[in-house]
Amino acid sequence: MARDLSLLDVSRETTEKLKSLEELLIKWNPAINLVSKSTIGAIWNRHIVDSAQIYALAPHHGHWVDLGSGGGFPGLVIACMSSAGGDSLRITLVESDQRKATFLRMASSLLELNATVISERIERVPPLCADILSARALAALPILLGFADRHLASNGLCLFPKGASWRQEVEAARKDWHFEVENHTSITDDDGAILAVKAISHV
Ligand SMILES: C[S@@+](CC[C@H](N)C(=O)[O-])C[C@H]1O[C@@H](n2cnc3c(N)ncnc32)[C@H](O)[C@@H]1O
Repeated sequence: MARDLSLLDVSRETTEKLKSLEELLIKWNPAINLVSKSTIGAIWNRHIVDSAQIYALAPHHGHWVDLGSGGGFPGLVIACMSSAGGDSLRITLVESDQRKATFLRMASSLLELNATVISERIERVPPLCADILSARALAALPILLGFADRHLASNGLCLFPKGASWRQEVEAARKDWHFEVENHTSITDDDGAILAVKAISHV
């Protein structure tokens, strides 16, 4: 499977921003456990390229909210791409773990990104009215749609990278939610998909 950023047609400036983010993650991971130790040697492929691919699936303006950002996936990666591309996205990262949120704020400041960090539980944050809502490795689709019900604008778009169980998750979510879904091929996971979900309402 291809895991190459060049497939995404990004600029040299974007690649440099993302390399700087990679360096920060490697530096701070031993103290904060931003990514699992087993994937620290593969941050670029497993986390950065995997996150970067969803940028092309969304409009590059409006309010992008990333839920449960952890070490910044995909939220900080999107902020790097947005900043280097000079677009007008406003980005909010929601992460309840205080140490990870501190890392996100520090990285955002050092890399001069247009990102705001909210260190609070998603369920307690006042509705964010996102035009684009992302979440990676946070929860199964039925739960994510509950978060979207609170934080997504009525005409907004959700982007959820998912592993091999994505079909079962879509089926399970149909029990409680009406929604439109499109599945995009992942360039980093043969069995996975990036779900683009919109028009969400409770059954
Ligand atoms: C498995 S990690 C995934 C992190 C990142 N999205 C990634 O793909 O590497 C899930 C993250 O979501 C955060 N989280 C879980 N439940 C949350 C909630 N209800 N509100 C805010 N953050 C939450 C955790 O602290 C953790 O950092």
